[in-house]
Amino acid sequence: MTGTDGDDQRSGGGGHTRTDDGEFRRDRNYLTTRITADGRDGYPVEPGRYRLIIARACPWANRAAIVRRLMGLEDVLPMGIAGPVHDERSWSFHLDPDGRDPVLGIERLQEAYFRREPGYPRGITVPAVVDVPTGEVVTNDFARITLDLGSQWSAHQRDGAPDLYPERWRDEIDEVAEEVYRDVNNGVYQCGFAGGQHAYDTAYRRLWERLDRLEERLAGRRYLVGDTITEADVRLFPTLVRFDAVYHGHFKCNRQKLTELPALWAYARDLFQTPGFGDTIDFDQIKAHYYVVHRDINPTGIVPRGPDTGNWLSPHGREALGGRPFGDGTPPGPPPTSERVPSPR
Ligand SMILES: N[C@@H](CCC(=O)N[C@@H](CS)C(=O)NCC(=O)O)C(=O)O
Repeated sequence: MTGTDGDDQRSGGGGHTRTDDGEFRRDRNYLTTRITADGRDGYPVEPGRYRLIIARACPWANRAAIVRRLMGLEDVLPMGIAGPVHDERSWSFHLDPDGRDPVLGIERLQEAYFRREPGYPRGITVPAVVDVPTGEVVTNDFARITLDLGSQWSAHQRDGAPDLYPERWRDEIDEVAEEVYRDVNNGVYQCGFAGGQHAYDTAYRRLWERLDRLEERLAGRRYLVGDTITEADVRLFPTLVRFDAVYHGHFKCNRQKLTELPALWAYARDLFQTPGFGDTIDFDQIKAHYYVVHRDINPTGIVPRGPDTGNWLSPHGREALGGRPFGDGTPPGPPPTSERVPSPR
């Protein structure tokens, strides 16, 4: 298999593989250069110098888009949005005028990877942060990108930006985030791209054991760790929000729908309705990506019309659990007009 999110055979250059018994193995090798306040890797934090490239479809990129919103970095770190559909060379800017990113002037994200490393052999993945003056990708390390937006960029964050990685909760956040990564974020891909019954059964069992535990954990508390939104919630939400639209059917994660898990469904709605989360979600782009690009598991490329998504805006009742979403901070204002997403329907 090629293609870095386990995508189709056409997505070229991706580093994911399957083991002999059909288990999906994600390539976790990244461009790990960091953009830091002290510029130790040669890339100092600087307003307007970098461009965050995402795709609305991608859950890994979604995390970076959420944290950028929560931190109020929209003007400081502008964002380019690749369209939902790939060709064999992965992401392209097919939604932009002339099919080019208006700042980088490129048609494909691959060009920025090749500027960094000619013939870059691994997946052309989002999220990616590009250095605008050189046009090179600096990093595609999704977990490090969000942590650095929350810490290294502090001089440019909005007033009232929350602390998503509070010192006293770090061990617990790391532990929960690792379990969520293994069993849920990546677990759904392991179900969807399993190459054999046993590999699928194993991934499915692990996914549902973890979701059952998360359901219990969230029945009595508003957020995963502490009483505020943290990095752990930012990790879980993008998978939950895609669950019924994509993972339940397309990836065969179908013991139940998210809407049938009372605590997780209310928790996901609570976050969806929190500024910075739901306003990054475009259900049509999400569905267009998975169902069209993954021809190996959906050969017709037909995109399902459902499910209805208007219910994401229904009352969730989670305020009764207490919690202070932004801690001592405040919610972000609305997104810039150019980044507005359609309302769920
Ligand atoms: N590679 C990162 C996550 C980024 C990722 O896989 N993104 C997918 C989209 S959801 C991608 O860009 N795939 C491009 C491709 O397969 O060509 C990881 O495995 O932790």
